[in-house]
Amino acid sequence: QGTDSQKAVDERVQKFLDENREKWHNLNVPYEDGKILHDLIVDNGYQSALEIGTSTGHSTVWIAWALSKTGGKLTTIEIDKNRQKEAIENLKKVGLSEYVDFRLGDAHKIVKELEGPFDFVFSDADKDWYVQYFKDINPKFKKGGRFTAHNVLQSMSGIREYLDFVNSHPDYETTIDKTSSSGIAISYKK
Ligand SMILES: C[S@@+](CC[C@H](N)C(=O)[O-])C[C@H]1O[C@@H](n2cnc3c(N)ncnc32)[C@H](O)[C@@H]1O
Repeated sequence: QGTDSQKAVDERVQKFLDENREKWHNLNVPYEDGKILHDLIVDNGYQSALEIGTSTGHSTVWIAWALSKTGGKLTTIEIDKNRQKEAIENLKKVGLSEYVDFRLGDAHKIVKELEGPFDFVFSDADKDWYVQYFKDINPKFKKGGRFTAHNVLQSMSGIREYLDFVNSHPDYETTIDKTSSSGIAISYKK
């Protein structure tokens, strides 16, 4: 796939995303939310991405597709072996595996060990740990980067604390994309 033209990649990925649009049933983000992540990466030329919560890989496909355009790379973490297996198959099917480093295990531990630096994060695993993930990544997060978190318009445990934390952080400017029905918090590092 390394020799594919970007046009060939784009056509193949778009077809895969369209055909599978209604087929994601493992807590995956909806199509629209994947597109928001993709556009943030492409528009800002981000190249070193981290995803917490791969599941079966819907957002992973969107992020990896964006990185195929910017020349970047994604590290993605999942604790559930079967979901990760499906995600790996999906990325293979769509021809984007070369952009993704899949990590299996507890993100509580793995995030602390990652070297970084990152310029884009998508946080979509256990909401009660959102604040801790943010604290662990912040020293490895580049100025000008965007740290995104899913489900922030939903009343799930941990979300209020997360929004209070990022909204009062002096180094970040946080907005919420409300075109996503779940809500995506986007924290820009100044
Ligand atoms: C909302 S789903 C992710 C959906 C995915 N981003 C997508 O759009 O396709 C959250 C995932 O996080 C995983 N998860 C939860 N706690 C975790 C942890 N501590 N470490 C790694 N993964 C975790 C769950 O197994 C689940 O698959």
